[in-house]
Amino acid sequence: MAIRAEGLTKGFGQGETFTLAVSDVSFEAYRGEMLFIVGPSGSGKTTMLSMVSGILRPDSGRVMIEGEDIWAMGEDALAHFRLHRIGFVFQDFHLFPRLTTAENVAIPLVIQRRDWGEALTEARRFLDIVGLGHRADIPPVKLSGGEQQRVAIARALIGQPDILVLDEPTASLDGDTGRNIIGFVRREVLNDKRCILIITHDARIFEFADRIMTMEDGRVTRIDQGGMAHVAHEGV
Ligand SMILES: Nc1ncnc2c1ncn2[C@@H]1O[C@H](COP(=O)(O)OP(=O)(O)OP(=O)(O)O)[C@@H](O)[C@H]1O
Repeated sequence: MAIRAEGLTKGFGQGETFTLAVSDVSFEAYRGEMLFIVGPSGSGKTTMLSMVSGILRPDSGRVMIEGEDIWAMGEDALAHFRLHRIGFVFQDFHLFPRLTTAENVAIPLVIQRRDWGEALTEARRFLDIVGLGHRADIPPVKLSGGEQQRVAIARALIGQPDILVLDEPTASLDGDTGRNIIGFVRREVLNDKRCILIITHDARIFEFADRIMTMEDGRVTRIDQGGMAHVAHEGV
């Protein structure tokens, strides 16, 4: 098992403005799995995954990653966890327009204080993996939406994280491009050591899920088998 969330709870604000964003959420996610998190806007999906990813401290509950409670770690260990164990892909890509595509992909290695030349070589290797090696030297603004999403995926993968979180990865893409991207992630990025969590509203990509977890009003209301549920997983 990759992740076990236990009783995660998080509220924002005080008094009349208090919102209980996530309320007593527990679930498990496995290596080799693509778990989709769906539900209406405001149901707590992003808040819940921020707690799982070591970004947002829960008010109560635990996040066990490979048996280790990430919120019991010191700041340095938690920063190391975020840098080395988790990769993020955001809805609107978050690419830097003044950097080249390769430089964008190299950023996590630069933060890890790796040599710049070495980081760029590695970035080109990951751009090749997402089929964009020939775009390495141009700024990402010259790329299509689908290509920019691939760059964001390459950047999330360059640290070789075992957990990958994608927040609405197809929201800015047309239907075919979105399906192609998630199909690519399923084929080329998922492996039996890696766990991929995807927040999405996009029913056109549900066929790529192993399981689909629904949140409503801060709670998990159901977990369904997705289109790839027949695939066997380690530890299930
Ligand atoms: N930083 C914050 N401060 C105050 N309230 C917040 C904050 N972040 C989230 N919330 C509130 O918590 C609730 C859950 O928000 P969250 O973004 O987790 O939902 P979501 O399911 O990811 O929504 P969406 O699909 O629109 O992204 C909402 O009512 C939201 O307004």
